[in-house]
Amino acid sequence: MIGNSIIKLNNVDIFQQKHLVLSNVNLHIDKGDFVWLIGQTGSGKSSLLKIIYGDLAVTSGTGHACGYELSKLASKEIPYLRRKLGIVFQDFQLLTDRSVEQNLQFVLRATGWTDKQGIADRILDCLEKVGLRSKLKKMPHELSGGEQQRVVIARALLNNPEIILADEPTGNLDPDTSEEIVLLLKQISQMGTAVVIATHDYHIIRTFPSRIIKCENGKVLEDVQIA
Ligand SMILES: Nc1ncnc2c1ncn2[C@@H]1O[C@H](COP(=O)(O)OP(=O)(O)OP(=O)(O)O)[C@@H](O)[C@H]1O
Repeated sequence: MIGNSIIKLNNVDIFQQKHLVLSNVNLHIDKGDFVWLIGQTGSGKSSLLKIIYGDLAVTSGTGHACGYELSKLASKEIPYLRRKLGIVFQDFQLLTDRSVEQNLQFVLRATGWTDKQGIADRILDCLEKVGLRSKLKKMPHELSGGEQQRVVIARALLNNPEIILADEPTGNLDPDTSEEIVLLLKQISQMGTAVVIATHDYHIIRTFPSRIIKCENGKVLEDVQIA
């Protein structure tokens, strides 16, 4: 990492198969930044996030994410990059046959945690951060949509990520619950974890004004204003 820089893309072209989705992308995201990512369906928002979390390869230009050089990323390094990134997607993707605690244990064990007490402490710590300590033993179906999304955020926080990438995290939620989730993500960014949220919801952007980047006509535009 260079200084506070967490993501740095310079002149990156982003492809899906052979199709050029975004060209000459320049993007800097620093520690604690809170960034909205907008753009029409199919404009390339998810592709941009995929470049950052190593799901699409950087084949031209240079890219750095959480200290990794994306153009030289070996497939065996991808799990280590992903530990430094918290990923929050629209579909909650909790394992439905396990409790909140077991969902979080699963991720910690899969990322190399072995100490039982350390695992238990970390889970309570992250649930505390999202205000759901009391729901430890609940099954996902016993939680509201907003609570499930909070568990997903707790899960994203487990490995103390440098950045959270959220792809339409409020897409399935009512307006009040959406605001609660964004407020939580905003608070997380104020503690130093950068947050990028892809959304189509301009109302929520107006409620939480911040830097806006936009995918449009094959480019990533900076410092966009919305009407
Ligand atoms: N796996 C894939 N293979 C080939 N093309 C793809 C693939 N995924 C996406 N694309 C294409 O890449 C372009 C950008 O898609 P992307 O999913 O990044 O857009 P988006 O802005 O995230 O859209 P949405 O708002 O609908 O999620 C689209 O033209 C899409 O059809």
